[in-house]
Amino acid sequence: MDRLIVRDCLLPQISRVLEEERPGTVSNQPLYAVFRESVDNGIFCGLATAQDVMQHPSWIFADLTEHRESKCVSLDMSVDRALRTMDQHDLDALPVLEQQSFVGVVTRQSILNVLLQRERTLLKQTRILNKRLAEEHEQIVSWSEKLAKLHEASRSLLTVLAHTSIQNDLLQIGIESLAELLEARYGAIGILDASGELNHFVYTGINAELAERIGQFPQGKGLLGVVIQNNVSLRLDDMSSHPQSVGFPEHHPPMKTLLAVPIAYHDRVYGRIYLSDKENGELFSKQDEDLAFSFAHSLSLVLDNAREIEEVKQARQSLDYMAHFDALTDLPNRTLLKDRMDQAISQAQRKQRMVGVLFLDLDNFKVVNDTIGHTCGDELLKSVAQQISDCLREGDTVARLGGDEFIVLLPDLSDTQDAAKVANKILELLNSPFDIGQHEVYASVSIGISIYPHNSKNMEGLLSNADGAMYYAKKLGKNNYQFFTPEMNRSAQQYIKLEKYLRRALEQNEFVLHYQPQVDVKTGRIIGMEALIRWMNPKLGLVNPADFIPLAEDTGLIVPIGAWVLKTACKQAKFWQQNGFPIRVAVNMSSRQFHQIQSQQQSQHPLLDDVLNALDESDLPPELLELEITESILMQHLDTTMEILNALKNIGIRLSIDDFGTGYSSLSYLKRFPIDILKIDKSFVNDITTDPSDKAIVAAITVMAQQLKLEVVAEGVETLAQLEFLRKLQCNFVQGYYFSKPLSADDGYAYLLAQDDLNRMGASIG
Ligand SMILES: Nc1nc2c(ncn2[C@@H]2O[C@@H]3COP(=O)(O)O[C@H]4[C@@H](O)[C@H](n5cnc6c(=O)[nH]c(N)nc65)O[C@@H]4COP(=O)(O)O[C@H]3[C@H]2O)c(=O)[nH]1
Repeated sequence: MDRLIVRDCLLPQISRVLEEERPGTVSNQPLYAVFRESVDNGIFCGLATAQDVMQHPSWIFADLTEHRESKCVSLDMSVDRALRTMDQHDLDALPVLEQQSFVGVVTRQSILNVLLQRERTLLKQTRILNKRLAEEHEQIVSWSEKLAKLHEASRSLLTVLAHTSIQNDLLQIGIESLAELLEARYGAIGILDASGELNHFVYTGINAELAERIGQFPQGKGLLGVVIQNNVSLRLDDMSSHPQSVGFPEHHPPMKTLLAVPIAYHDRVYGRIYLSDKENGELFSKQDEDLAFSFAHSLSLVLDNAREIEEVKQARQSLDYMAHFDALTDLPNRTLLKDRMDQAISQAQRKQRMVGVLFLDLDNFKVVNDTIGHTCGDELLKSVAQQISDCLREGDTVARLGGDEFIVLLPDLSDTQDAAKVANKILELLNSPFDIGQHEVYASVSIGISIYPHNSKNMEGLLSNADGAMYYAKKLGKNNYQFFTPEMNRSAQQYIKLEKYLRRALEQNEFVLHYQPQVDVKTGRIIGMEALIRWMNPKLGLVNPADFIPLAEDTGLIVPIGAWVLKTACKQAKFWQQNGFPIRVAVNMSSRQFHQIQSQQQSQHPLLDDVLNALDESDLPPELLELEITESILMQHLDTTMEILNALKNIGIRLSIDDFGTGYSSLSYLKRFPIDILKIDKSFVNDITTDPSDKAIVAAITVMAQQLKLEVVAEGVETLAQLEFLRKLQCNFVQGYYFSKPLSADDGYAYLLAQDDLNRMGASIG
């Protein structure tokens, strides 16, 4: 409150008199302001009191004012000072002057009156304030009670944090508390599942029967859909007027006001809460909305926590799954197989029974992978896994060890022949082709069988023996099954050893090329040499190509080996050329070289890369290089093969078909592919002089080749008679022991020199 000054306490009325007047003539007033000349704007002379008048009734006012001490105060003087002045001079009133002019009078009484007035006002205000305070206190108490209840409800929700799933009864307590707190007639909590459907729905204010009739809330429609989809709260005073007030099922009690809040954590909406119609008919307030929102927030924490726990649980489950199952085929892996095998063995031991272990390996999986790609390869493995699983009995296990290796575990066998029956069933099953993408793929298997307790008493032994038997089955031409025998073990061990050594052979420089001359039948001159690989291993000795080429093809090692052969053969041919023998070198190609996958970084097929590198490095003219391909290479992946062959042809390389007549011999490809030479297989040449059908075949091939303007090389010529016969047929070139066995590079060169001498001396070839 402002400081009190004299201006605030002026006496409302004061009698103004002239100095010459006599008090008796004026009305009886407590105080007179005395002026000279005029009462309005005359000179102020002083104050006269009723007491003065009483004491000196016959005096004029001039006498009275002169007689009195004259003290005055200003308008801005504080009342304290004015009162002090009055005290000092023993006065009850003081004139108030402003710039010498009289403006009024202040008295003890007038000051007191103002003070009293002020106090009254203050009191009144204090009373009002007190009343307000009391009301606010009451409200604070009620709000803190509400908050306490809300916290109680939230707390009960938060207790579920330790649980993995939301429990309906907790949600029920939640919605009941919230509806009670906000005095809402109806309330419901709806929680969505992962697919967005309401899977928890608790309600209050409606009975179970009605709830049943209400049934599911259609998702995404109407007001509640808006709350969920837009993650916003809604507070409506009259739902019916809202354009989106559809979405409540038809049996839902009519509702007027609505408060709906999303249950959301960050941007993830878990569901929504709605409350409707306050009991007292009031509208939902902002505070109600805040409370509901705070409750929904607590609930969202619970739900978010539950989601996280669920995710961790699933991750754990999938880790567990990954530890025991193969991710590609969903079959048990080695770890789980071990468990099952241990169980089967101990049971068989107790019951005096047998356990069968079938080791399966797909026959040409690597080729499939290389030719139609890894994705199709994976598809094939999945289909094979499925087929094998489908044909087994319930207690049997099929597991994938990795790659294209599967194990079938047959516990509780009473007869070893039962294992053979299963193996037969699998072989038959895999006889039909699989549709993989746009390809029809055949996936035969080789199966090795070992039996507990005959072949081993533990898992490692049984697996290793079944593996050995499987190798044996492969050796016997694949697509069959073999029971383990100790001899097999030895041959399997040898195969494994061979593979181990073969992997190191290139870097250890263990390969050499031998060369077998090819002779022009007419002139007797050497027109080329076929490069034939030899492997000299310090431990194994000389290994024949027939013994390691199939293994190199199976393992894919043929690709780097083939690249080495190309380089070495080209260098050798360059040497011959530089030394006066511009003859061709013929190099055998494997299908794996043709069916390598071209990576995105490679601008051309890897085989073309290898060939061009070999030519570049050796500086050999392309026409002195001949590539021998088999009929089977031509038959697979026609488009890619055709592309590669055309590219090779464009470079100027000569192309021949090896072992002609032994394969599919589809004559149409002879026209379609850019072939230069046919090599008649030595099996036909062998009996050409004695076997009329071989004779006819070789004759037919030669005539056909002549028609197609292809050159013919007959392989495996061992005798003069064979040579003569071929000469008559006008076969162009011959190759065989009759002229020479494959020779080392040095011997080959010596042979060239010797033949050259002979030719110069005019000797003929036979
Ligand atoms: N009985 C008899 N045999 C004869 C006669 N003349 C030649 N031979 C043999 O017949 C095989 C001819 O090679 P191929 O049909 O291409 O058959 C080859 C070829 O398919 C493969 N091979 C050899 N070297 C390579 C190579 O560098 N790469 C590839 N991919 N395969 C190769 O190994 C197979 C066997 O090669 P080799 O053991 O060197 O056996 C050679 C050769 O020594 C004969 O008058 N009588």
